[in-house]
Amino acid sequence: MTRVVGLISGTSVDGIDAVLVDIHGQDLEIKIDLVAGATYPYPKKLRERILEVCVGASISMAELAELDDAIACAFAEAANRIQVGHEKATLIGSHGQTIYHQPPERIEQEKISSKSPIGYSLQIGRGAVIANLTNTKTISNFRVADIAVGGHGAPLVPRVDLALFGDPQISSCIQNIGGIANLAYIPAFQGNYLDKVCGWDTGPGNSLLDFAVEHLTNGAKTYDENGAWGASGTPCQTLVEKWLQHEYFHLAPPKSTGKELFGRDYLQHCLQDASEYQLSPADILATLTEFTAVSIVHNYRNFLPQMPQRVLLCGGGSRNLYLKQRLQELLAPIPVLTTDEVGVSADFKEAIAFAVLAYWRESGAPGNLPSATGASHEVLLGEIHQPRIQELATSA
Ligand SMILES: Nc1ncnc2c1ncn2[C@@H]1O[C@H](COP(=O)(O)OP(=O)(O)OP(=O)(O)O)[C@@H](O)[C@H]1O
Ligand SMILES: CC(=O)N[C@H]1[C@@H]2OC[C@@H](O2)[C@@H](O)[C@@H]1O[C@H](C)C(=O)O
Repeated sequence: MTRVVGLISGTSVDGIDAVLVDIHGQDLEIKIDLVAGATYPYPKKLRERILEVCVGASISMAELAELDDAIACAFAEAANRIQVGHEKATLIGSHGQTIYHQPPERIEQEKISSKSPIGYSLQIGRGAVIANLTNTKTISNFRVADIAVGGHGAPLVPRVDLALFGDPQISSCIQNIGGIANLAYIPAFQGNYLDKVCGWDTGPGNSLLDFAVEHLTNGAKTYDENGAWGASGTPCQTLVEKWLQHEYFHLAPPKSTGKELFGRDYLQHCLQDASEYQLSPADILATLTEFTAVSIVHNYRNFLPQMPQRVLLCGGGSRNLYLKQRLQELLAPIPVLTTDEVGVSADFKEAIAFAVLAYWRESGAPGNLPSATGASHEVLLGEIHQPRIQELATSA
């Protein structure tokens, strides 16, 4: 058994999700016990700065260094706090904070482009600083090795989903709804099921809704709690159909995206469209919720090898009851549950995943799923940073 801390702050930038888990077994045959889980909100100023940078504010190298340090310190503090009152972990897996994500260029498009054909994804909050401040071996920077072999570096969680949710009888879609939404399709474990496992980013999760709530409340609120505001409006289906023409929804997987595509700029475009239909604030939120639900289901109907027998929701969007209800109605008769209902925390599954990815790196097991990321092959993910004491011991 290895006790591991998993840390992530996702694209919503709402705070650092931290877990303390005990992991038993090897590779895909693992068992996980959640010892503790908590979300530590970022200080308001730090969150605002990260959000600005995520949507393209220019930043000097000195400012980037300062931001990286502030995030690393916040992550180290989260790692220390989650362990208070518990036996200490021997390993930390830290995703860090994504501030930029550029998928690899699609060569088949034969576009003339100045972009590198290799993708680029930047997660900050240096693992070396976390290892030093916590005095615990820390694995970080998980996406770069997958990108180096032609992958998107995302989504990485599907391989962990395969280990956690595989079932001999039932096929499942694990649908994460964070800032961005992504899925993992896990067929029933029969025949050559491994060939059919896949995953990709479906498009916006809560990102547009969150930006809209912030805009409509002049910053007083950051999300539509339980989806109550959106549920009180009426979606404009004409706009949903229009927005669904976005080229991302017509790209075949593997594919990944971020707030570069579905961020504040895209929301401005949605609000501009909405102004032509005189939508009330509640109608705008209803329409954005509908767009999110319909875009997820559109991905299922167009790109899954087969519809799943059940859908398991996780991420903060699984708490938006209106979004959940619309997904259930659009997918009927397929049951839509949350991962909580099958014993895996919907709030902490991503943090658990980065604990598992660190554990796999330590034991020499691959972390990526090439059918999800588009990488040419499986690779070890993550860079290892040793704790202080071991460094002193080896240098003595
Ligand atoms: N009770 C709730 N009702 C409605 N929405 C909620 C609720 N709780 C959380 N959310 C939504 O979930 C978001 C946070 O979700 P989560 O922490 O899964 O995102 P993330 O991990 O940052 O994103 P990603 O998976 O894209 O990296 C919030 O910004 C909010 O929009
Ligand atoms: C570049 C990046 O941070 N991508 C995130 C984001 O948030 C959801 C979706 O987009 C997913 O691709 C990924 O996160 C999860 C943890 C993943 O890699 O599976």
